[in-house]
Parts: sequence; C-alpha cells; structure tokens
Amino acid sequence: MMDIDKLGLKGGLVVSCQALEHEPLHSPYIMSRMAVAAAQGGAIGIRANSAQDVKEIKTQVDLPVIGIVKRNYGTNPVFITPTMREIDELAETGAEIVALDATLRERPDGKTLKELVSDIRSKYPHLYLMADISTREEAIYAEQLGFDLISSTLVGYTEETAGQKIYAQDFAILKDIVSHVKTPVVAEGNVMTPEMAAACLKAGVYCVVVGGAITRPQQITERFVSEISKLNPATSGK
Ligand SMILES: CC(=O)N[C@H](C=O)[C@@H](O)[C@H](O)[C@H](O)COP(=O)(O)O
Repeated sequence: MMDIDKLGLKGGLVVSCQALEHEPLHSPYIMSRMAVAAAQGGAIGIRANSAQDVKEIKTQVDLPVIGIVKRNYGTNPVFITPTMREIDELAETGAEIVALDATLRERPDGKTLKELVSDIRSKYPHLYLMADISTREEAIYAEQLGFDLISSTLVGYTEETAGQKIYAQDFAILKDIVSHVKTPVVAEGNVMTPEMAAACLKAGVYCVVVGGAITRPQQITERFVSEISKLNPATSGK
C-alpha cells in the first residue's frame, strides 16, 4: 500500500539541488556532492532535475528523491515534467517521487492533466506523485486527481500569479491552500532563510523544499552584494 508517510519527509527539509545548463554548477557530479552536503546537514530528502542528476545523486545519498525533468516545448509555458516522455526518463532513475506541473494550462502534447495522471498511475504504480501548483484552485483539483503531495512550487511563476510570494502576508497563500485540501502540502519556492522554513511548517505544511538559498551560490552572492553595495555602489563586481 502506498503511504507517503513511509518516506519520512514529514516535518523536515528537502534540499533542491539543481543547476540548469546555463548555470555555473551544471553537472551531475556537482549536484550529487550538493546532495551529500545536504544529507550531512540533516536534509531528509532531495529534489533534482534530469534523469542524469537523479541517477548520480541516488548513488551518493540514501534519501528519498523528488525527480523532475525541466523541458521546454516551443512556446508552451509548461516546463516541469510536461509529458510522459519526461516521466519515462525519471521512472528508471530510482526517484521515489516524481513532480510535475499541475496547473490547469494546456500541456504541450495536448493531453489533460487528468489523462497524464491516469497514464502514470497505470504505467508506474510505484511512483508517488507531487503536484507543482500555483493557486488554491489547482491544489483542489490536484487533490481530486489523487496526487500524493501538493507543492507551492509554481506560486509566482505563472501568468496568473506573477509577483506572488508564498511568504507574503504571513504566508497567507500557504495557509489558504493548507485549509482547502487534506493532501499533504509542501512549501516550495523563495524560502530564503531557516526562519522562513520554520514559519512554513508552523503554517501547517508537511515539509519544506529549499533550493537556491542553499545550492545556488550565484543567488546567495547576489544577495550579499546587493546589501553591501547599498553602502557603496562601486563595490559590486557586476
Ligand atoms: C519555478 C521553478 O522553476 N522552480 C524549480 C522547480 O523545481 C526550481 O528552479 C526551484 O529552485 C525550486 O522550486 C526551489 O525553489 P527555490 O530555489 O526558490 O528555493
């Protein structure tokens, strides 16, 4: 019997170890070392992009992995695990959970989210499914479709939610989603500090995913530079 609690993610920190092709740390080896560092620091799970990265990470850490494949299809805005092709790639990696775009937008292959979920359930019954959503409406629909986890990953990253942050107004968006679904909700996206991660859990989420604030040194450097260059703009190397 599938039971998401068995993965031991409840109440803990999942570290997202991702670097896209244009980023300086793009490399399965480097992402696997990031995952080792996260595990040593006490993370209870890893989120990673691409079959290569997930496979490498799985050889280095003994933690549950949330796998995604980011892929762009023309001008279609759905880019997180958009079709069965990406699911097929992830199914062979050992990732316990696969996350996919669960917005109500049209998908690149014309399939509905409902069709995709039903196809995945019949082809890969062992996979847990995480819905990357941006609104309360999408969260409710994801629950109807039977997703195992619902994540705020896309809040602020869709046309409808542009500019929104999960931490705004004392985490109002997260609290609203949590109060409308019974499925475990994951806080993900723009969690910048340990205090914010703790506040997400207090808002009632199941676990927290932190990416850039831990694994994207260029973003971390930018925040330091931005603060100190307020004192003297000439101190920025950019
Ligand atoms: C919108 C999108 O593409 N999110 C991606 C989803 O996997 C990643 O780029 C994020 O790093 C991840 O969601 C964690 O968020 P943050 O790095 O803000 O802690």
